[in-house]
Amino acid sequence: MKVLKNEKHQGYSPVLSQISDNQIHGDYKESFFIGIEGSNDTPFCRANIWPNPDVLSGWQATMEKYHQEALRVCKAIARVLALALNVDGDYFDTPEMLGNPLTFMRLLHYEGMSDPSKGIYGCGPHSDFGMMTLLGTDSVMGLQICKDRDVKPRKWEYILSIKGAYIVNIGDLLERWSNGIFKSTLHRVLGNGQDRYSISLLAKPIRVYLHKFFRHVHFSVRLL
Ligand SMILES: O=C(O)CCC(=O)C(=O)O
Ligand SMILES: [Fe+2]
Repeated sequence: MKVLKNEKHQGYSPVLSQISDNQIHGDYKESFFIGIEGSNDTPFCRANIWPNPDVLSGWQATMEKYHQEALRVCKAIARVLALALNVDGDYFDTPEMLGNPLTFMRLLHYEGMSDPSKGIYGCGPHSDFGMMTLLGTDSVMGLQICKDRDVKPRKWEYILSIKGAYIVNIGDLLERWSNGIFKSTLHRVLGNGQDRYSISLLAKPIRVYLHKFFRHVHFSVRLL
């Protein structure tokens, strides 16, 4: 298949080809991964794989436009998060943070019936590693979150999709940056036999600088 993913995971990944952390079975999802292109100095930035325009005319332009706009939404949310942390609204706009962003966009299609007791999921339990993930879903239920990962047995709650609204997942990086004030959300997707579609856009800086972590830890200690 011409759009099959490359070694940077860009392009198409079939059902069962992705395994979430601590899982044995692959996820019952297929995905199309679109990264950021350009001259940025990171191994993740390279040309995307696109379907033949004769087959899907205008698709690339639509996806690129969506990618750009979704990143704009992430940056707007980052401003609100900064204000909530009592720092300047543009705090996350520096080049070490979202000023020089690396985004991972995935078009996802889930299928099949999940059975958590057998470790069979649309997408196994995980938290996202970036700063935040913007999630647009159709109206088919499937996404669940666990508010406290340390409580056993874990309690999972469905997240309703609201027409015209995004779901915003806090990622591991923001939990670390805010010294735990914002919690990275453990989540998973259960298939109920229906097809389910979603688009996720994970945003993080191109490189994560360690000194920033330390600065944030100090800043967070002051906040607490
Ligand atoms: O499709 C969903 O609702 C969740 C997707 C997800 O967890 C992810 O892309 O990291
Ligand atoms: Fe996720």
